[in-house]
Order: sequence, then C-alpha cells, then structure tokens
Amino acid sequence: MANGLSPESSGASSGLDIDLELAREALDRTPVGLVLDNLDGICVLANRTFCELVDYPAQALRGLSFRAITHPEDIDRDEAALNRLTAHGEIPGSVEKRFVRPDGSIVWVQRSTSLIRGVGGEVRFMVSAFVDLTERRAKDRAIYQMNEFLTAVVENSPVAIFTTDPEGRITFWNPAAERTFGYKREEAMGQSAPFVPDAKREEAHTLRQRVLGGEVLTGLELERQRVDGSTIYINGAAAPLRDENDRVTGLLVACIDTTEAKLTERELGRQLHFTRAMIDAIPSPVYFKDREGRYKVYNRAWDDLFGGGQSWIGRTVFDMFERELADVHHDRDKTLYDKPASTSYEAKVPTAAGGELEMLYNKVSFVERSGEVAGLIGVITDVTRYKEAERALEASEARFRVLTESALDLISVLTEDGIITYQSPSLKHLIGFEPAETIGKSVFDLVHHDDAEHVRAAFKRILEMSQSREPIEYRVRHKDGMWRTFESLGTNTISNPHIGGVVFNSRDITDRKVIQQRIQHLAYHDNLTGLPNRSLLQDRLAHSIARGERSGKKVAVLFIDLDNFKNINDTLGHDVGDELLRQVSRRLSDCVRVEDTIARQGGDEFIVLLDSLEDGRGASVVAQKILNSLRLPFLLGATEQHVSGSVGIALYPEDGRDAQTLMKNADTAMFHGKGLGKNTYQYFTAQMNIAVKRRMTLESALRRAVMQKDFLLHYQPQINLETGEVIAVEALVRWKTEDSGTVMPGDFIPLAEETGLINEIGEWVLREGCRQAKEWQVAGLTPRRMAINLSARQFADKAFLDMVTRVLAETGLAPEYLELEITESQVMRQTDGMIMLLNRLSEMGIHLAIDDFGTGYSSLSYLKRLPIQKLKIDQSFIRDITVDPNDTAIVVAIINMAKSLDLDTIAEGVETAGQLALLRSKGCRVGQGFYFSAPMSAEALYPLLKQNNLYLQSRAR
Ligand SMILES: Nc1nc2c(ncn2[C@@H]2O[C@H](COP(=O)(O)O[C@H]3[C@@H](O)[C@H](n4cnc5c(=O)[nH]c(N)nc54)O[C@@H]3COP(=O)(O)O)[C@@H](O)[C@H]2O)c(=O)[nH]1
Repeated sequence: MANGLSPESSGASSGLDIDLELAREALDRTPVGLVLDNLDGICVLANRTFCELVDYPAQALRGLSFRAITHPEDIDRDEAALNRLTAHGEIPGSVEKRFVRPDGSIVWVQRSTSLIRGVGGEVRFMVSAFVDLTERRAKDRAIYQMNEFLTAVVENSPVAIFTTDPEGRITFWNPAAERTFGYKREEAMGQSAPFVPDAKREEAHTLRQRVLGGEVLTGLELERQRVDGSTIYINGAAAPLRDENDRVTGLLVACIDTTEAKLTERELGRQLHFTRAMIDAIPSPVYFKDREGRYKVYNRAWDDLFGGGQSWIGRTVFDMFERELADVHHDRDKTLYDKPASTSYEAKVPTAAGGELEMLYNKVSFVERSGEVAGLIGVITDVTRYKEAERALEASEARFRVLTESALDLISVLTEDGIITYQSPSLKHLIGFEPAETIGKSVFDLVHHDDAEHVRAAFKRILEMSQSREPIEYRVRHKDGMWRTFESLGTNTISNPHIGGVVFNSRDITDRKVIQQRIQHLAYHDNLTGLPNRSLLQDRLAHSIARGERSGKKVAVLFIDLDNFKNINDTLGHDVGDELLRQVSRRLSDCVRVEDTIARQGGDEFIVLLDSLEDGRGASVVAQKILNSLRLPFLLGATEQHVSGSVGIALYPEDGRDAQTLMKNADTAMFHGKGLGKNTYQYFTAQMNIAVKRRMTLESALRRAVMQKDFLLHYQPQINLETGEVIAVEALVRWKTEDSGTVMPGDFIPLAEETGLINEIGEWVLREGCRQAKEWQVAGLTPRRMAINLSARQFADKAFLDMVTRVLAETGLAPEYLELEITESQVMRQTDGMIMLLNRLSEMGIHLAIDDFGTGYSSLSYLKRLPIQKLKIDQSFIRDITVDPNDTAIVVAIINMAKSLDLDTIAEGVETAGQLALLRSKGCRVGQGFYFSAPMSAEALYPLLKQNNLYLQSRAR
C-alpha cells in the first residue's frame, strides 16, 4: 500500500495541498493503525500502518466492513459496541480484538475509538486507533506459559515448597509440603509454621528474620514435626520474596524430607562406629591399603605395633620399613592388586617398641561391588611365641621321638576302633614282630582270646574318660608262639590333632608275673616244705570254721611237734634238719585226705587241719597215724635217725570258735602231752592252759634272770677213787629266785634250751667256772680242771669257739684246766663241723668228756674218731650197779672199752660205799657223787679242796 489515506479527505491545493500531503504522510507514518469508519462500520479511510497491520491494501479496505476482517469470535462484541454507539452515543471503550489477515493469520490489536461529529454535533464517523498487540501478546503468553510451567513444577515438585508472609503465616503450600509435613494445604494456609516444634521456635524465628533481612539461606538442616507429632528432618533453603519494588514481602522455603537419609546416615554412622570399634577390638593388627599401596585404614592393634597414630595414613611400606623388607611386602601385594587373591607369609618386623617380632601376614584383595580390586586387607598375627613354641615343640618332638624309638617299653597308637596306627621299634624286641607287620591290624585280634573281652571293656573306658585308671593286663602271642603277658596304660588323645588316637604304653610283665606268682606262693607257703604256711592255714581254718558253723560238723586242729628235732638240728646241722622237715611233711601228707590241710607252723611244728568231722574221735585216728608214721626211722644222708612226735588236738567248736584259739589250744595240748611223755597225742582240756601259763611265767622270769644274772654255781668234786684226792670239779648252775629259792637246772635248762637263753646262761657259767678255778689256783690250791656242762645248742653256735677262747683269755685259766662235757646223744649226731670244733678245742688243750655215757649206744669206731679224753658213765647205770647185773655188765663194758681207747672213765652218781667198792673193783678210777660230796658253793667246797682227801671227809661223815 503506497498511500493508505483515501483522496476524499484531501480538498485543498497550493499551500493547503502541501499541508494535506504532509498530514497524510504523517498519518501514514504514525506507528498506530488508524481507521476511519462510518457509523455502519464501513472503512472510509485507513492509514498505511493499519494496512500493514492487517496486510490489506488501502484500496481493498476502503468500503470494507470491519466485519470482513474481524475475527469471528470478536464480531458480536464489536457489533454490540457499534449499536450502543449508534443508539446511545456511547463511545466504545478500549478493547483488544483480533483481525484475520488474508493469509488467515490472526493479529491482536488494541482498539481505542473516538468520534468525529458533524457541525451539529451529530456523530458522523468513528476514528479507531489500533496498536499491534502481537508482540505483547506473545510476551504475555510466554509469561503465562512460564507461569503455568512453574506452577506445574511447584505443584508436582517432590520438594516441599511453601511461602509465608513476613509474620510467618503460610501463604503458599504445595502438595509435596502436604506430604512432607502432613498438613493439607487448607490446613496449612494462614497458619504460622505449625510444623516447628516448640524447642525450635527460637531457631525458626532467627532464620526467618535473617531471610526477611534479605539473606538467602541454603543447606539448612532442620528438625521439624509432622502433623502426627513425629519428628522429621528436612534439608532446605529459604529466600526472601520481593515485590516489583524489591521490597521483601515474605519468604519462600523449599525443602526435602531427609528423615530417612538422616536415620540412614545415623545408622551408617553407628555402623561405622561399630565397625571401627570392632576393628579396634581385634587384637591383631588389621589394615587396608589402596591399590597404590597407601595405608588407608588401620586399627588400634596396628597402631600399637607400629606406633605413629594416624601419621601412616597415605604412606606406603617403603616409608615404613627397610628396603629389603618393604620389597617383600610390595612383591606380595602386587599379586593381590592384579586380580582377587589372597596370600600369607611370615616376616620379621621391627616394632615401635624397638624389638623385632615374627609376624604372620594374611592378606586378601579388597574387591568392590563392581568387581574391581580396590586395595587389600591385611591381618598381622604375632607368631613369635608360636614360632618359639613350634621350635620348642620340634625339639621336644625330636626328644620324644628318640625316647619313644629307644624305649624298652612299647609305645602304640590306636584308632578309636582299636586299629594300630603306630608301634615303637621295641615291638620287635618284645614280641618278635616288626612294627609294620602290625600296623592296620585290630589290637583285639592280637590279644589272647580269653583277655579280649576285658581289654575291650578297658579300651571303652579309656575312650569315655581320658586315661586308664589302672593298667590293663592281657596276653599277646610272641612270634615264637609263646604267650607273653603285657600291662598297658592308655591315654585318650584322639582329640589331639597331632596324635589322633589312643596312646598305649605297654610293658612285658611276663617275668614279673612269674615272680609275683612265686612271691604269692611264698607268702602263703612254707619255703622249705612247700606246705601252706601259718597265714594260709589261718585263712583255711577260718573257712572251715564258717563251714562248720553252717553244717554243724566239727573241725580238728592237730598241732604236731617233733620230739627231738632240736637235737638233730643242732648236732647234725641245719641241712640235715631241713631234710628231716621235708621228709616229715611228706609223711604227714600221706596221713591225711587230699582235702585236709597240712601247714608248717615254723621250726619243727606242723599243723593238720581236718575239716567236716562227724565227731572229735576221728582226729585221734589221724593223730595216731601221724605218730606211727613219724616213729619210723628217717634216712638222713648215710644215717638213720629216730624221731617221734607229740600231737595236740583242739576241736571246733568246743575248744575254740576262732582260728587263733583253736591253734593256741592245740599247741597247749601238744605241749602238755610232751610233758607227760613224748610220742603221744593229747586232746585239749581247759586245765592245760594253766600249765601253759605257768610255763610262760617261768620263761619271762628266766629272761629276767638272764638279764640280771641271777645265777650261781655249785661245785661238785670228782674224786680219785684210789686216793680220795679231788682231781677235778664240775660246775653246776643254779637259778637264784626270791620267791622259789634256788631253782635246779633240770627245771630251767630245758626251757633255756628251747628259748635259746642257754647261750647266754652257758657263757655266764663258763666265765664264772673258769674265774673260780683260776681264783682257787691263785689262792694256792692244787690246780684242778673245771668241768663245765654244754648244751647241744651252745655247741652248734658258730661263735662258740671264739667265746671259749675269749673267756679263757679274760679269766686267765689255762685251757688244760678246762673240761667241757657234752652228752652222748649230742656226740652221736656228730657232723663234720662238730668234729672239727672238738678238734679245735682239743688242740687248744681243753679236755673233752662225754656225759651221760651209756644212754646213746655209741659204737667203738664212732668214739675213736673223737678227740675226747673221758667217758662219764651215766648215773642211771651206777644207781643199781650193786643189784642189777645188767648195769654192772654195762659199766664194766664201758670201763673196758674206755681202756681200750685209752680214755678215762668217771662214774657219776656214786652214793654208796658199795657202789664205790664195786667200781673200784671193776677198774673205774674216778668217781663223783653224793657219797663224796654234794654240789656246793665255792666257799663251802674250798676247805675240802684244801684238804684234798675226800675219803677223810666221807669217813668223817
Ligand atoms: N648245760 C648245762 N647243764 C647243766 C649245768 N649245770 C647242771 N647241768 C645239768 O643239769 C642236770 C642236773 O644237774 P644237777 O641238778 O646239778 O644235778 C647234778 C648233781 O647234783 C647230780 N648228782 C651228783 N651226784 C649225785 C648222786 O650221787 N646222786 C644223784 N641222784 N645225783 C647226783 O647229778 C648232776 C650232774 O650230772 P652230770 O652233769 O651228768 O654230771 C645235769 O644233767 C647237769 O648236767 C650247766 O651249767 N649247763
């Protein structure tokens, strides 16, 4: 459109035309679209700006109704406004409307209308000015859309957003705020921060003031309260709200609910603390290194070990250790960084304490969730002590191995099923098998079948407990086929990983068992005869008594004592005595039933136990059988010996109800019988005990006498029957007692011999006799021999010779003035030892005489072997010599035999002149007897000795 104004409006020329042109130009250049319409709404004139605005040429617009180019939706409103104008003269107000361009595009305009009136004031035209609203509308739209967008954002934001006025009253509250705090929008609006707990009001107020002061606060971590009262943690920001004049009109808060995160963070913190505490609680040093080998984490134990607190964080082994050690660690670490792996090794490590420890390093790659190796975790264990212990253990093991391998005992290890897993080399020595031959075998297959059960039971006990309480005894067959007895102690070490089995220490006790059995036998048997001894007898007797008590039957105890065993033993020696006892025991065995018991009580005493007797008479049958058996001669060596026995019988229940009493009473009965005459048996009676008591009293009195030397000697002279001279003196002992006066030797010598007191008494007699003889010599009397009686028991004493030698030396008596009298019965049991002793005494110059000669039936050849000088004819032959031709013949035979052997004879017991005369007539040169002098004290005898002629004495009498 070159020119928008219509020509109708220009009517002037010349100067005026110029003005119109200018006016037209000015209107066209006006940035506002101008249209002149008539009252029908028909365009009369439009300027260029309008033409350009609606993209119509001016010619096209002229005469065109506004309706043609107005947006259909705006036509009615414009029409109405035109009607109001035409009808009422109402000037249309400013409105925004749309035109439709020829190309269909719409252009928004703002229309302002004014009226052109005619001269009469009547409205003729409307002038409308159109301002292009396209740009402004676009801006508005953009603002609107932005507003819509922001609203949507705010409404849909997960962030709680709210605004308040300066007083804190809520002016906006988005849905996220509803969800976060639990207050509905309508509940929250106008409220003054209902979510601030009382304790936080002050803080909230301060924050609000700061924001109202213009501060923008971010990163706020606040504790608030939900509508249900629960605590909520929020993280947010607050900023001031300003109006167009930049005045603060309120504040905006945006926040998110961090409660869960907070709690998670707290939990994580707690877990972290726990983890840290746990790591610190680990007594071993633990640490983490990153891929570059830098220490990132380590625990307290690590710090205790190396010191330095946190200063090692970020540093490497090369900062910590000498190069050589650092290289060791570094090389190991490399393998863990390359790919997930683990490693362990030992190293000697210097410590903060200044020492060096042997450490076991266990390291493992630290792999992240992604699978990437991010470093390594290491654990260090101080193995110094362990290593020392290990070395000590190795040494100990070596020691024990040597001990085990060289032990004489067998060391075995068995599984809990009894399978042998180890045997020490001593096995070969003990049962002939190599250890390898038994490995894998069951021990129960090796033991004796009869022992298997108790071995199994003992093995089970060891498994249940830890150790065998007592040795297990069992038999195992030697390779040579013989059974050996073993004793084992087991220790359950199954739980010990180094052993893993039951250890047995076994010892071959075969020899010990034999000895034990022997000892056991000895404990209950007499070693000499093999018979049960006193202990076993007592045991059996107790059983017999118990049986007797139940059955009502009797039990008999026979106490047997050999009548002259002592003489045999003393004269022929112990070996012969022992042999005699063995033979006696065999004979006794032949006299009783198998079920009866024969026991040796000791010495020459035996006891026979007869069980289950119907009555006591049966015992006498056995007793008699025994006596008969013992009377038969015993062949001892080359000689026959005659022995008899005395038997005492005690019966259960009448003579005693226990073993001790029965044995004692049988002994008493025996003793009593012996006193009445040997070779008999006696049943016990209550009266016997009285005699026994007497004997016991006597024995203790004799012992006291020996101690106190309550003895004296009486002396009886021996006379030359031709001249009456005293050629010798016999010493005869007496026992001085206070109550019984002087006790004669016949009443105590047998007891002294039985009890052994005779040795002490005999020494005293010898010493006193020699002393007296010497005293008489010193007193000037004619030196004479002193005859001393000897008991067989003295003679058998090995110290006898020394004793005689010592006494002679002590008293100063020359040996030729000592005569020792031994009885014929003693001499008859001569042994090589006795003959040797007699020879020694004879060599010393001591005279030897055989006492009681004639009672022992000794032979000539026998006497010739002995170094004797004198035969003393027993007084039993002298007693009736004058009336009994047999005695006379015997005495004559003795005198002649003595002569032939160049021996002196002495007749003892000469009591009468007739006896003296007969003896003298038969050639007997020496005599002794009451006819000359009874035995008397030394003082009493002294005058006779001085006088030295007892014929004068006897005649005087
Ligand atoms: N081992 C010892 N035995 C001793 C000792 N002292 C004495 N005896 C022996 O005791 C027995 C009895 O002796 P005892 O009672 O002293 O009797 C002696 C004389 O008194 C007695 N005797 C002397 N003459 C007569 C007589 O004419 N008639 C008669 N009836 N008896 C007489 O004879 C006894 C002396 O005998 P012996 O010794 O055989 O010569 C007696 O066996 C003593 O041996 C001693 O210390 N140790």
